[in-house]
Amino acid sequence: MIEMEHVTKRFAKDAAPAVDDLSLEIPEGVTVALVGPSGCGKTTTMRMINRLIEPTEGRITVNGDDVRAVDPVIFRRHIGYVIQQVGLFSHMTIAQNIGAVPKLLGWSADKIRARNEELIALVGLDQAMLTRYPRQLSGGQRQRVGVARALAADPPVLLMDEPFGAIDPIARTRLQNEFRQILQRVKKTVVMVTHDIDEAVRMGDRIAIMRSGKIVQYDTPDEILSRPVDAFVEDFVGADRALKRLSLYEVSQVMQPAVDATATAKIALDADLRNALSAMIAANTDRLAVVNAAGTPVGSVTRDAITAL
Ligand SMILES: Nc1ncnc2c1ncn2[C@@H]1O[C@H](COP(=O)(O)OP(=O)(O)OP(=O)(O)O)[C@@H](O)[C@H]1O
Repeated sequence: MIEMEHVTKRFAKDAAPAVDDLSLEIPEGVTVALVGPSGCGKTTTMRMINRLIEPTEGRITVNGDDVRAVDPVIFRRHIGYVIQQVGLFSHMTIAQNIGAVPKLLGWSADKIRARNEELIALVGLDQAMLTRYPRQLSGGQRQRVGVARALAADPPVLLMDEPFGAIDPIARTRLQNEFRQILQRVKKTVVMVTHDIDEAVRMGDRIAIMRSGKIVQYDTPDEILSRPVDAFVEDFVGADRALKRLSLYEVSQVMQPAVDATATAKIALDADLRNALSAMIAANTDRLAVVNAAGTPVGSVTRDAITAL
């Protein structure tokens, strides 16, 4: 668990605070996305957690320990950090990159090798990548390596700074969905910074919306999209917030088990409701047959069931 208590950061004595009396509690195993307009203090907030930036006032604890009590260099080896440009060492192989922190921690060569193989599989890359150099990988592959490297020493906390910023939009959505599953599997406490509300909705268990160094709303994506606390949040999440919210639910969650033989259009069981509604509009119908992975009808979904959510 990460706790920030009344944390303020001023970069200059008489400057307006970049982070202003901010308190935030992030339970263990939860992914929190910090979002907000440029300059609102997202990155500063995140970097204070691993002491890349020192707070002017306030207290930050990670699993009960005050972050100031530990040597920052040692401390940072226990907090995974993923950044937009990945920051892989270009003169080192992928294996050496992933194994960098374990090596600093004094792990044996065998243990590092086994961990590398485990991590490269976890992030969906071929073992053959381990002997390559970063320049021999695509941007998306490098980003996967960046996550593998951050997870190498099994840190309880992972910080991600605009991790998908440099990836093209189609690959980005796929990576976001995949990383969400990976993060759920490894049960890390994750803080990520993004300016993209769609990314926050896709990745976050909770979203903290920031404005001028303060948190305006800290809630689940569903709550933020259905009940924005004020006009600023409402505007920030976008006029299509009802549709965005539908993308949080799967067809299986509102499906009726009775197979509707008269339905002319189909939707997959694991499709999201935004896509289901879109399929209804495209087929000019108000119900769809729901099919499983084998294409067998397993139920039906109606427009009323979707809009009643
Ligand atoms: N090293 C620094 N020295 C002085 N001011 C800084 C420094 N770093 C950040 N700031 C200021 O603090 C404020 C918050 O910056 P921060 O980088 O945390 O915002 P952000 O929400 O992450 O923005 P962006 O989305 O543009 O990256 C900004 O006004 C910025 O100019």
